[in-house]
Amino acid sequence: MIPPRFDYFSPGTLPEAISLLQRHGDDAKILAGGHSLIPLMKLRFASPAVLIDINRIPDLAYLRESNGYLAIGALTRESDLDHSELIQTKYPILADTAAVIADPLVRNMATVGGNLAHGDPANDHPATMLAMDAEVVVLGPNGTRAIPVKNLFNGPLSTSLNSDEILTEIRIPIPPLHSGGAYLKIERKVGDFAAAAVAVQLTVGKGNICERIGIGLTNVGPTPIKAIRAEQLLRGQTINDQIIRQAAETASEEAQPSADQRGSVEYKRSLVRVLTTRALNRALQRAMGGKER
Ligand SMILES: Cc1cc2nc3c(=O)[nH]c(=O)nc-3n(C[C@H](O)[C@H](O)[C@H](O)COP(=O)(O)OP(=O)(O)OC[C@H]3O[C@@H](n4cnc5c(N)ncnc54)[C@H](O)[C@@H]3O)c2cc1C
Repeated sequence: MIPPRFDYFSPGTLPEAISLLQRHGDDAKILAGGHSLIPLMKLRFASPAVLIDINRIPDLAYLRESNGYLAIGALTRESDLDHSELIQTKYPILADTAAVIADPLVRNMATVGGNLAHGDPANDHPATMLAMDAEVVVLGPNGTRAIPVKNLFNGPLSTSLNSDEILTEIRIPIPPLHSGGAYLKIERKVGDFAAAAVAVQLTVGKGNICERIGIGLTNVGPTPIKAIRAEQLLRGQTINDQIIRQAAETASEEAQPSADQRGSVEYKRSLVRVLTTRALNRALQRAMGGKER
């Protein structure tokens, strides 16, 4: 189908984009990679009267470490993560995540900022950002504010961004030594959204004590889910097979899946259990520099 008619603006600066958002209010939508918004418009599930394309605004695509954070510019493409040595060597959980998003053609256009701002519980970055305790920086008419990703998602396709705000940057605390992460996804076929997926980021101390843990779940609820009870169970404990089993069971209880074409509630809960077990083991192995426990 062809999208409904819309007006198109292509501002060259962020203040220009913000004033366009103010002028057009709820009638306007930001256009980034377009790979979520345009399909929705073609299906007539969204019909914004105005599109504000931010692709001409400079300096919104970058990956850099500064002030204790990995900063990711909102317009950074998934393929930038695929091709970044920094990401591939130091942030394997982000490399895992980008690699399972759609296909290379989509990844050439789709942006990390758009993946979060869209608020789709099926998208892959939200769970990873929840596991990594990330925050997003947003710019509005009154300046910038930071929103922890754990407070970003209100419901399906609904976020705490105001309609006159633009997500400009994602900030991830640089993990300390002996940290590791992993993102594991089950999809029906390559390029599909997850039947379920699990992100784990952890830091271990002496004797495999879990010093820091983050667990995020994809597409098993109305929003991306932070598995808080599973995290609490692991924090401060020696990581062994028994506690991994318990944490995986708890994460599967925290999931709120619905039955759909990707499977039954029971199947999705069992995927969360299996994927949490595997992601914890892989993250731990990475935290230990590739050594087996
Ligand atoms: C065939 C196909 C398969 C896909 N498979 C997957 C998959 O497996 N996993 C996955 O995670 N994703 C998948 N996607 C989605 C893809 O990754 C999206 O492109 C991405 O989720 C949204 O990013 P975008 O830059 O394209 O955003 P757009 O489509 O441009 O925008 C999406 C929404 O976010 C808003 N927005 C975008 N950027 C900003 C910003 N900086 N500030 C404020 N609001 C903003 C827009 O207004 C819009 O409402 C798939 C897409 C396609 C077409």
